[in-house]
Amino acid sequence: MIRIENLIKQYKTAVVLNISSLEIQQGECFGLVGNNGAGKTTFFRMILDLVRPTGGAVLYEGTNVCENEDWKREVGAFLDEHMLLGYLTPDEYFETLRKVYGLSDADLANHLGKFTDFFNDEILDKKKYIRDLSKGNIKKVGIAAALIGQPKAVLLDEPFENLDPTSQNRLKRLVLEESQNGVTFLISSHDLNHVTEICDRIVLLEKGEVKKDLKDKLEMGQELDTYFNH
Ligand SMILES: Nc1ncnc2c1ncn2[C@@H]1O[C@H](COP(=O)(O)OP(=O)(O)OP(=O)(O)O)[C@@H](O)[C@H]1O
Repeated sequence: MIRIENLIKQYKTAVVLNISSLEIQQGECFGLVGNNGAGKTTFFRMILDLVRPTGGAVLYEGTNVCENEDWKREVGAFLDEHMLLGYLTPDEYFETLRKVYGLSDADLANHLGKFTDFFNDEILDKKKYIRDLSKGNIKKVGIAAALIGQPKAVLLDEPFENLDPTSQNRLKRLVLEESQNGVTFLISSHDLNHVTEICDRIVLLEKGEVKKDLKDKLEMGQELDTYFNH
């Protein structure tokens, strides 16, 4: 579904990402881990054509994401709050997305209904601007927005950060449910427990390069533990 070919990002003399080859299959729950500055966000931004590669390409269903816009209808993402419209309330924002995606009122209500527990009565009908919500609640708006319109693939950067423990667990259940319905997830996180629990594959980046590509569910916890305890 997503193929990486000799992808390089360089700022002045610093190469911050260098991935020769990587393929993410449809339906995969793909975890991305690595220490601060490893290149996780840069990698996601390049997949979304928010940052242009210095070399190489990201292909979505065989087409370079820089050269075609069709993939945008199939890919949802929440990387950070800059992707939201902070001057709207969540209700206004979701209504805007409903129109963009050509959904009916019932489609939107059905979508938001899946997030009732996750929202914990803090998001909808509050007449509060997104910019005035707490960090965790802003994240919840972004995650629900990323999943609108039945995307085939969803990228989430640090989705567990700022969420309370109950919400973290609810998010894991939401991801697993959507994943069982065939949605491909790419999730970057510093929370090794959460990613090992929900992901069936974890790639470990170190200084922009793939250090490990773990696909064995039984071994990934131990492998990551060993790496991050050195
Ligand atoms: N616009 C830019 N100009 C120069 N360097 C940049 C730019 N954007 C990112 N970098 C550098 O690229 C490297 C990778 O950063 P990135 O944000 O992708 O890492 P990360 O793995 O997401 O880190 P973290 O876990 O801290 O969020 C860092 O050294 C960062 O300083």
